Amino acid sequence: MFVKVCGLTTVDDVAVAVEAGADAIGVVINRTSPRAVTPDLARSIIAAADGAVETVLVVNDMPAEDAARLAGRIGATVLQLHGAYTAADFAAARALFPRLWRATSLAHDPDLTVGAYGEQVLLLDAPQPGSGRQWDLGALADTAPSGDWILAGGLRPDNVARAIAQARPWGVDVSSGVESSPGVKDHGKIREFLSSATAVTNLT
Ligand SMILES: O=C(O)c1ccccc1NCC(=O)[C@H](O)[C@H](O)COP(=O)(O)O
Repeated sequence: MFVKVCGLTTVDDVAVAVEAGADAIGVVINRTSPRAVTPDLARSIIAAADGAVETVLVVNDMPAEDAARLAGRIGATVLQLHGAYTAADFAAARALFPRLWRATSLAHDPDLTVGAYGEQVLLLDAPQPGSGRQWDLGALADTAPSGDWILAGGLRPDNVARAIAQARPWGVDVSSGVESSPGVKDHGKIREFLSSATAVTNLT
């Protein structure tokens, strides 16, 4: 099970996530998120990972080409275009930065084919990213993507195992569920989440 811990806001968060076994960390750069960081802080957080994990720049409110240039500047290994980006946006971004993840939700009536927009990974989230709200996984019964797709939205240490068993994703993503307050990661919860996600992997 591939695990991404998203919305890191301090350099100290990085070592905890990496030591707990995360495969990827995410930094959010946008205008309104409680976990938004500046480009300078994002670069420091990514540098602290020192190549040990994927480092994902997450954006949802800037032009795709600007995001692609920014991903290169801060040293991210992946750009996650979250929400209302078109296939043309993906093509424009890909010309500048090759490794793209597409994040969307069932509520936005997306194309759930992994790679439909040229992305390497599809992330299925709640309608409002970073809200900490779970969505109805039962809706995936007939339409679950196949391939490298990540489940996100309201996952926590106490519900991630059940969500994995139900949705059978390739990976999981968490942000609010490992925080003590919006934008502040709880290091104990990060360890607990990794442990729960890994335990269910070992059972399947
Ligand atoms: O986390 C945010 O605040 C955010 C804001 C704007 C765009 C994307 C954002 N997060 C993207 C993620 O990949 C989150 O980890 C994902 O939405 C799950 O969040 P949560 O439900 O809080 O675990």
